[in-house]
Amino acid sequence: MTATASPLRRSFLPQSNEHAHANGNGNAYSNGDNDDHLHKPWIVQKFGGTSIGKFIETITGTIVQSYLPTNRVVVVCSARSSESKSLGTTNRLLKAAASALVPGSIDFIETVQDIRLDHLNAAHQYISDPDILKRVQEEVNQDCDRLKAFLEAAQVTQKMLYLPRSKDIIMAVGERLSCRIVAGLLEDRGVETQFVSLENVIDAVFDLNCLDQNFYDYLSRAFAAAVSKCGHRVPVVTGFFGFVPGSLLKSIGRGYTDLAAALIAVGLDAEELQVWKEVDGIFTADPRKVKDARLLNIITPEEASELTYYGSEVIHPFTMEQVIRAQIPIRIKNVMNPSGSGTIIFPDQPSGVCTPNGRNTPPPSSEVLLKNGYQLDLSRRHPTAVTIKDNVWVLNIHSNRKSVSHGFFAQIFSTLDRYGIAVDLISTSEVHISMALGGNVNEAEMEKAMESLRSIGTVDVMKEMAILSLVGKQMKNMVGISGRMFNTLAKANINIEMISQGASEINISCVILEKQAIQAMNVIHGELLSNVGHLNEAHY
Ligand SMILES: Nc1ncnc2c1ncn2[C@@H]1O[C@H](COP(=O)(O)OP(=O)(O)OP(=O)(O)O)[C@@H](O)[C@H]1O
Ligand SMILES: N[C@@H](CC(=O)O)C(=O)O
Repeated sequence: MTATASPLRRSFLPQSNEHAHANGNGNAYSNGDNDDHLHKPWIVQKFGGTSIGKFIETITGTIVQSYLPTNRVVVVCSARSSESKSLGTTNRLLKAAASALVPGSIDFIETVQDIRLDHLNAAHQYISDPDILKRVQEEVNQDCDRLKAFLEAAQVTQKMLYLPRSKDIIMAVGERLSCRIVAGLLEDRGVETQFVSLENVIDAVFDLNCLDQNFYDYLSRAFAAAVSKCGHRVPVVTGFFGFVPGSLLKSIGRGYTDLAAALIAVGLDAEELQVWKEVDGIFTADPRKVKDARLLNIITPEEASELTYYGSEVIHPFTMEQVIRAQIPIRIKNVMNPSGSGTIIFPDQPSGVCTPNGRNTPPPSSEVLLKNGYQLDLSRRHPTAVTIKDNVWVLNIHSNRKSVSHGFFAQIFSTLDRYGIAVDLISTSEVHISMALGGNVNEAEMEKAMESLRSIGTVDVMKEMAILSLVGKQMKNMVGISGRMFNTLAKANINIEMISQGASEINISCVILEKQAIQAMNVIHGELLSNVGHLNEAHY
């Protein structure tokens, strides 16, 4: 594995070491000569829950350690999932919160016990030093005892559980426990670490109604300050951070650890943000569904954002903007293949402008660009990837013509807003509107919204639909791409329910039946992405 050093040098002086962990043998392992170490550039590594569940030995034994000779490393952990995300700790914690809402239910006690045993067993399985193991087990027991007491108290008061902040308190335990195990295992392997919780890092008096850039800037400074206190120790940081106005779950949503890592990278002006997954990087299509999908070595932040919003959620959508505006490259890497180069997300427009911290990331070399399907002017003369988002509903509303068009749209959107319903795609005429509502529509809220919308027109809904999106930053410079896309679907007998192409032309999307989505993705990939050599040249 390679780790490159940056010419940039920053210093964050060590302060208190409250939660610092020394090597269990009493021989504090030094992460290199302390003074030298403090001048190395930062790398922020984020590990997802299933990676921590299944590959903790590779993470702590190989991945983190291989960067220590050249970098200061920050390890950011999501909650552990021993099998799949659906059975992971965060989901179980949310289940416990729901169970505590039911008066008299004791299911949550069993769930907390399962979570406790899962982490105690992991510690026992991987940590060999008896002192480190004992300490980690105590920490796990303490966190689980507190959680149980909180849920019991909340069940009595009930009201407390409805507070968004209570769910956050419960959910935060997942990242705490995960960090305990990762820090313990790193210590066991001779790396000095420090557990850093971001749970209370946001000043309680910070009063904001919306999460704007000022708030994110504040967060990156606060996170960097918390991490900098670790000195030469490797900070093992909870991906959970709080308390966010409106609650982390509501305002940021699941997958918040990516954003925590991104903000830490910004605050530290890191050399690179690494997001470690169980895939080699971002592919031209979901590699589980399209066997010819190719790894994209380079992708622009705009393309990565579109893919993320429309089904290929390799990275949390809020992450990109924060890191890229600070000109920090994001690399997606595979825990099962640490020496692979992964996918690098970088802006294709060299800004020529230095950021306040002095960075002006140069574009990759022409050799790298050509190898990755780019021209020397950083354009790519074919679409970049295809993605599907399933579990989509289509909502059609036909005006009863009692209001003029602008009032018609205003009423629709204020109704959807009232019921918290997000719209992914939209297609309109003067009196008709079709909207694709992406994933996880709340059926009860939808019923209420439809009831209200019936006062302005006829309403019908189609379920089990999917959005198919062809993404490529340079598609706007190509003639005939949408024609080929829809022709290909027609030839495969795939009916199109709705079409949308944004003004940026980075994404051409259509809505089709969910049961045809994988077939559709495969035929589009075969025609427009498999053999890019045969595609027509762009017309400028
Ligand atoms: N274009 C794409 N490129 C790569 N992966 C994709 C793409 N579209 C969808 N995926 C899917 O995204 C998933 C990303 O990998 P992984 O399983 O590590 O993430 P995850 O489920 O988000 O877990 P975690 O939060 O633990 O990182 C893979 O399962 C992959 O099949
Ligand atoms: N553990 C949280 C956060 C994360 O994975 O980033 C989740 O499952 O959503």
